[in-house]
Amino acid sequence: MRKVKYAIIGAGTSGLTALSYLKKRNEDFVMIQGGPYGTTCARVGCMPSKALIHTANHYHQRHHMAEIGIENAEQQEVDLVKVMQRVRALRDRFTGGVKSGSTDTLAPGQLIEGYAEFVAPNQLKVNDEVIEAERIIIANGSRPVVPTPWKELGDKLMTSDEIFELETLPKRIAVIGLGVIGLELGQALARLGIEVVGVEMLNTLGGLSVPEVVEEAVAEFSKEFPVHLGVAANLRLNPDNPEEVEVQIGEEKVYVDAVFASLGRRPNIDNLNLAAAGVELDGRGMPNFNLHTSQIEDKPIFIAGDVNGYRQILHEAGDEGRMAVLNAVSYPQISAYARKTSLGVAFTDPQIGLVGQRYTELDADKIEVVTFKLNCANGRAIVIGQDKGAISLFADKESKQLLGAELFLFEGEHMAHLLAWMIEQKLTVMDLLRMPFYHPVLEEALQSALRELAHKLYPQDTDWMEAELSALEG
Ligand SMILES: Cc1cc2nc3c(=O)[nH]c(=O)nc-3n(C[C@H](O)[C@H](O)[C@H](O)COP(=O)(O)OP(=O)(O)OC[C@H]3O[C@@H](n4cnc5c(N)ncnc54)[C@H](O)[C@@H]3O)c2cc1C
Ligand SMILES: NC(=O)c1ccc[n+]([C@@H]2O[C@H](COP(=O)([O-])OP(=O)(O)OC[C@H]3O[C@@H](n4cnc5c(N)ncnc54)[C@H](O)[C@@H]3O)[C@@H](O)[C@H]2O)c1
Repeated sequence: MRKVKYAIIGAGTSGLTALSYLKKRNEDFVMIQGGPYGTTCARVGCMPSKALIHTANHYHQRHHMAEIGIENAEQQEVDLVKVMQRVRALRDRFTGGVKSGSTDTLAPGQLIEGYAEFVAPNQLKVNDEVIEAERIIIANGSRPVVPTPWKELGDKLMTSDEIFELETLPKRIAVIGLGVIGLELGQALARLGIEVVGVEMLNTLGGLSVPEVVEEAVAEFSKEFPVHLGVAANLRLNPDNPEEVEVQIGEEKVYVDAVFASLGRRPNIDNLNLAAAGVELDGRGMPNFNLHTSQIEDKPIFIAGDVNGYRQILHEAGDEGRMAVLNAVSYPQISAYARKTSLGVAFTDPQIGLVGQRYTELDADKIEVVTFKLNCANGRAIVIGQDKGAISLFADKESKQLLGAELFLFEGEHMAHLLAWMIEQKLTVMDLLRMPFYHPVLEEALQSALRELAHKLYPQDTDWMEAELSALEG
């Protein structure tokens, strides 16, 4: 048995963040990594998906060139083999960068290849070796949800783990699950000329919840591929042609060459035999951990990144890795850290932005809500042909602070950040109206939404001219 002070399970974004801290301090640690190196984000997640989306969006522009006076753009062609080669070349560049700055730099013995599982409270088994670690950071990520019966579809069923490996793309794909991954990749595939059909069991998509924003988003995506909401698809190989998959959507049957499953990601917690660590698991198999410390119960075990099932996005994985390692080092002294304002962006076109508290989680009696549609007089949106989508804002009636926002907006990633930073600063709607807004920019639509919200929040007799200016003292 080998004894170390720290063990990190998983060399993803979260685990590598923790690793960088221990390495800098010359601590006694092991990093245990099962599966390919380079992180989910760089290897099969954020980066290859954004590379595919980039080409898809450029190619899609050919449909809008004639309206701005550029002729013959419709004749452009896409070489799908080259597209996929570029996706993989960029993927290799990103994973190479990750590895060379992290796992490749470890001394012999600091890196163990294999899947760890607990065999006792402080003991992990990897292959045939048992590691005893005083403090353990669990950062072993998540994996795509795939219902067992669907596995019968063999290689006609894909997830984000497989799609970027394809030499070229199938002609017809059913995308099941229109959350973030399904929408980003479904739209990109449709834009690359693939016949896409989208199915989502909820009556919304992309995590949106404000009815007017959902309506705008459904209308826009439906222009590019059929979107079926509120229905779960049944899948089987076509009995008359096993080269095809039969997708039953309610009464309708659709035949496709492949299915892309984007049903969510399941924490890899079930692989760890946490019961052997004396950790109690809830009905979903999850341990009781503190979101502000990353600690599991009061044990020297910390959990960070996708595996905790909280906010499965990259910057949160990084923050949780930081929190986990700081507390692992200071254990038994534990510090609680504030969680940052929630921020999510789907890189669709228009983009979806979910910021701060969710509309559905708020008490409707305590908030004011406005939804400003981009087809209502925003000069910049009209000039660039992006007068579609909506900005929805929610503020607290009493404090007048902005609490959250939902965006469906061209390049909304930037406004989503501005809004998250505003909420993080606890600014009121009037504080925000005192900020400068340039002309002509999309942010003027935010200004219009804020003005509408202010009219709901502040007394009827407010002098708006005066209110938007800051009075000088003395
Ligand atoms: C298609 C796609 C697109 C995405 N796009 C975005 C985006 O645009 N923006 C964003 O913020 N987020 C995005 N994400 C989410 C983001 O990639 C994840 O939130 C993030 O990578 C999670 O990092 P992690 O460190 O928790 O896990 P990972 O990076 O998955 O690392 C966990 C590692 O642990 C290993 N492992 C598993 N079990 C064991 C074990 N028992 N022992 C040892 N090692 C083990 C795994 O093989 C893996 O290498 C996307 C995800 C996907 C799939
Ligand atoms: N841009 C980004 O930040 C980004 C991009 C991709 C992924 N991610 C992360 O990856 C995680 C996983 O993404 P995801 O899109 O797989 O999950 P998700 O939870 O966003 O969406 C999954 C969707 O599938 C639906 N669904 C589940 N089972 C279904 C069924 N049988 N039939 C039809 N619909 C079904 C769900 O209702 C849900 O809307 C996300 O939570 C996100 O945090 C982030």
